Amino acid sequence: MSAVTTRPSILVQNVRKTFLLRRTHSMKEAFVGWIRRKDIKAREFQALDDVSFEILEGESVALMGLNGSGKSTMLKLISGVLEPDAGRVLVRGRLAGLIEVGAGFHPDLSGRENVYLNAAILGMKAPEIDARFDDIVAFSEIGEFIDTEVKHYSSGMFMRLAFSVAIHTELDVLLVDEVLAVGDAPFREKCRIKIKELAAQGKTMVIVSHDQEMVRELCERGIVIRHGKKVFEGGIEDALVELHG
Ligand SMILES: Nc1ncnc2c1ncn2[C@@H]1O[C@H](COP(=O)(O)OP(=O)(O)OP(=O)(O)O)[C@@H](O)[C@H]1O
Repeated sequence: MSAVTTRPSILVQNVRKTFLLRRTHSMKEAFVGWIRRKDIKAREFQALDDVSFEILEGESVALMGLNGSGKSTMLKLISGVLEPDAGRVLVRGRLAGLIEVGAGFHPDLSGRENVYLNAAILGMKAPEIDARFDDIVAFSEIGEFIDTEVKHYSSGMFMRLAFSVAIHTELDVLLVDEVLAVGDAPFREKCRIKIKELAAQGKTMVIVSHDQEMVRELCERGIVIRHGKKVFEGGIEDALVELHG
């Protein structure tokens, strides 16, 4: 285990997140609703319901749950992509998210321009990016395509470059969401090794993955979410039992 301090790195307190589920209506339905003065309201869906937990600096924790349980929503709240409706989320240090990898990439810019743009968004200064540029490109294996507009990249190439930028930034907290499901087997293996390296360096990690072997290898603890509620928090083996129980 690599935790060297007991300072919390991520604090999640009584977090709630509600989404509005909009129904789609035909013109006829909308018209009939209007005639009958019936209000066609969007239904509310509670994606996260009063969730609290703490992750210490240097810990690797798996967020576990079946499809639709709220894992990705939780990661988006930690990363700040989404705001909670109630409760709060606090993160200490610099955070990089391997979630929605490549979301900041611009299709009309080249790979090189996107590296600079995204590394800057992730908080790096130009000289820092210069110093790491070759490593970023080497890890991504993009080679001579680095000066091609990314709209011409295959989805795998796109993902590799975005992943490479994210893991080469100065980070304290890394959020990983199923990213390793994308990409071919050799690249996935390289990413797995890199993530292990970052964990060994004492980075805090929150990992969402349906890959049990990876979760076992990388995480010492698991938090199980069911229908938006935290139902278990504890050792990874017990969490896996809880998940399938
Ligand atoms: N923007 C949104 N608007 C409406 N509903 C949403 C939105 N985002 C997520 N949801 C709903 O919230 C629930 C939780 O979604 P989330 O993506 O967090 O689940 P998950 O546990 O990551 O699932 P999976 O394992 O399938 O990736 C789902 O029912 C989903 O449909």
